[in-house]
Amino acid sequence: MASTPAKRPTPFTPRTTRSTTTAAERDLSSRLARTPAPTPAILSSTHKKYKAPLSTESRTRKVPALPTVPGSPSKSRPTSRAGSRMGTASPALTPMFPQHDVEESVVDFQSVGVDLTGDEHGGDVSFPMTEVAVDKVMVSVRVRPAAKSAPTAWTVIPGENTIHLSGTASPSPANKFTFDTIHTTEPTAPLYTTAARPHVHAFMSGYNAVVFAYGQTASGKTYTLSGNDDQPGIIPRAIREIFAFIRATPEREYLLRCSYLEIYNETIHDLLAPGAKTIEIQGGSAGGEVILSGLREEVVTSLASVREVLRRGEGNRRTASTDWNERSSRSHSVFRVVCESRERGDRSCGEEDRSATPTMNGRHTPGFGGRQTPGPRLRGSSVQSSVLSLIDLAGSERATSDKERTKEGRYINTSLLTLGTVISTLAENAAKGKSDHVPYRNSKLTRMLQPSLSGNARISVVCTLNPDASAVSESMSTLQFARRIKGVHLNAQKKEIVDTDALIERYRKEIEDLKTRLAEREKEADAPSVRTRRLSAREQIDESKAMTDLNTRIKQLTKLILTSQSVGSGDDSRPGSPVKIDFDMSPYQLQQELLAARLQLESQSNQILSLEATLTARPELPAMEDEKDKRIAEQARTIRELETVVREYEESAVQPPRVDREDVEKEWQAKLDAERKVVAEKEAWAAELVRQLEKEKKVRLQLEEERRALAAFVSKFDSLGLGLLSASSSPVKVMPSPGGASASYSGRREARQQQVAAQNTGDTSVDSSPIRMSLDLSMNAKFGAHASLLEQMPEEDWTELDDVSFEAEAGRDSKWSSRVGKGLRVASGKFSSREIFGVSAKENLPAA
Ligand SMILES: Nc1ncnc2c1ncn2[C@@H]1O[C@H](COP(=O)(O)OP(=O)(O)OP(=O)(O)O)[C@@H](O)[C@H]1O
Repeated sequence: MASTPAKRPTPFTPRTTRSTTTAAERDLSSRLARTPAPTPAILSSTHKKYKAPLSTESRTRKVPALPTVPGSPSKSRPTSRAGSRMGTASPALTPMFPQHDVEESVVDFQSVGVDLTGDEHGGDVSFPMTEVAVDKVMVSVRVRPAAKSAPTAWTVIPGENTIHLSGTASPSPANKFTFDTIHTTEPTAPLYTTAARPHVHAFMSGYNAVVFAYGQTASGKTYTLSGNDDQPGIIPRAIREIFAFIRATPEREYLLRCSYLEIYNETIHDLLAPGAKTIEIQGGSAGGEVILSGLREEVVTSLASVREVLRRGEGNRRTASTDWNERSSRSHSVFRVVCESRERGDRSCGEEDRSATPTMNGRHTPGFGGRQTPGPRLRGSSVQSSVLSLIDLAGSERATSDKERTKEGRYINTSLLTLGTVISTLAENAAKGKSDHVPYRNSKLTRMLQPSLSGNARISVVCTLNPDASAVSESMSTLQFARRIKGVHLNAQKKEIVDTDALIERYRKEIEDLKTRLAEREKEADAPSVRTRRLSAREQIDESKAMTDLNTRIKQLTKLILTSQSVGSGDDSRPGSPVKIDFDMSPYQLQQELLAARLQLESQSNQILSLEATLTARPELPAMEDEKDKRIAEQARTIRELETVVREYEESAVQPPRVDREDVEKEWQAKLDAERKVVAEKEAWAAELVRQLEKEKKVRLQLEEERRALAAFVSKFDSLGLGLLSASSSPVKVMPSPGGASASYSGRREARQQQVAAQNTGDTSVDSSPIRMSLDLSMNAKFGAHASLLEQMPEEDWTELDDVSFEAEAGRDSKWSSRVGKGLRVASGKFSSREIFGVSAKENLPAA
């Protein structure tokens, strides 16, 4: 495989002259060239190579020699398959650096600023900035060196920045790929210079920037981003660049905050706060910013403090041994730096102030001049805010035999697939001027990158390739991804934020307030009245404590704001307070102790500061005072209302309040009406009952009369010798009296006809009794029964019989009428039932 010769890279020439590094950035590059070399620090005599922060695990694991790099999936699994590396971080007092040379391990701003042996530009900060297209994604390819024995599957043409499959003399355009840069060497410096440095500068100038590594598993992404002892990766180099930038920019002041997170199985974890609840993504749509709620941000003030943050985060990353990589990242990790900066005020004043009033530990506090007036005031310019995201993606991988790894692999592949789809859609939209829906929300990674991918960031992608022939298909798909992402259009804008939203401004303001308070206290203490008065010991202690507290706070806050002077002052390398030292120790041990104590102190102070930062950055509670007033007003109103109610109740203890009375009256009136209605209905029903009873009574009487008449009639018949049952049965021979019975019955018949006629005309005064007299003719109402009934009746009563009406149920015994008729015919020989009773049974039925 062709390898890039170790020479200075030709600066990338943009295809369009329009979209190149901005004038401001070029200007900065030249300013960096003018930056004086920093003054030697406490250990600066040993300017050695930069050592990246490493966790215990990575320190014990020596960087594998290239032949050991798995070129193809190795089937031998290591005995211990690491899960999370949590808990492997060194305790605070455990030396973090190789035992052989402590001084070499101490990296502070001065040492890294001048001795960049491993860098392509040899630590020369004036090295010209590579020009990059600002409206396109910068795409670099890095081919991992092949194992000695294994042939490489790819051919690189360095001058053309082209790569194609080996063995084809003239590859088709589809199989020939051209990018911004192609790297094949082991050192990371050239790659950093071209692929990341311009983006770090853009970030420091106020643009959001993203650098990420993409490629199949074991292709070298972590090597590229984090690196190792010998080859620091993009992240440590970028941090160093940031501090170099601050030192070269005296006209601005900066506040830096770091966070470190990972997306593991589609859940976001805070690597700086392991065990804390998972991070949620908010916002991000419609060009808005993404908010990672709950993510811890730590304020960093020196390289050492950033290293410490990195070390902690690295220690919590999830890595594991896979078939392809002994230490494979099982998550996407994102190291974020937030930079707030603003123009400084009167610099000369600040510098004077600084030189005039050194603090206890030699640090100069800008604007802090003891009893002097506050230091340089800011001109009130706006604050720039930008985010740099350095992302180490997990690598795409084939299925593995391990269940847990397979599950992780599935999540990894799915999110990478979504990233690919998002990139394709964006590229297509840009090429065809379309605005098709981009599925950012399909994965946490794309959702988090939404503002950047949609254009508001300078993006650089390093696509890593495994040169092995067995990995050609994965390499091909990586190159296709790289080609697609080149088509994404960018248009990053600087973000200026309102002063009040900026943490840097809040700190500045607090510093000013504290200084004013301090000055006032000092003035009071100097007042003649106080001086002449003899202060009690208690008062003196309190006063002194208050002053010290104010001073300490001012110093702490001032330390957070970085300027070109504070960054290079070198006081970070000294312990802030005396430590207990055993002088019997060897100088080496003492150095170790000092170093450890210093680190511990720094770590603690960083934690305090970051907690303060988190507290300060916390969104303001909605107008507390207003809220309080509102609540008090509400309570007062409630009390007033209650008082009114109580008063009214007391006043109307006898008579209920008018409103209530009306209500009660209304309610009871309604009840009364309802009751009245019910009573009226019942009365009507009772009246009807009475009426019915009356009728019944009347009918009964009539019936009785009829019965008697009938009995009299029959008796007369009997007395005439025309006995109903048998003439022989009658003991007396009765002779018929002329006109007697017939006259009586014709009269009754007449009366009955009148009654029927009256019923037909609706005259209710005439009987229309609903009372029915049922005769069970089928059972015991045989004709003989009548005979015996009549026989039982005294003959003298018969004359009183008037009329009797019968109702018989024909259905019960259809023969009853014929029987009655027959019986009567038998008895009378000449009377029909109708003639006897005056009316037929049916006619006697009441009107329905
Ligand atoms: N350019 C390079 N030069 C020398 N060694 C390299 C290079 N790239 C990768 N390596 C080595 O290859 C091995 C695998 O690399 P690395 O862990 O960075 O892969 P990765 O892409 O991050 O894998 P994963 O996605 O599984 O995390 C490491 O031992 C690393 O040191």
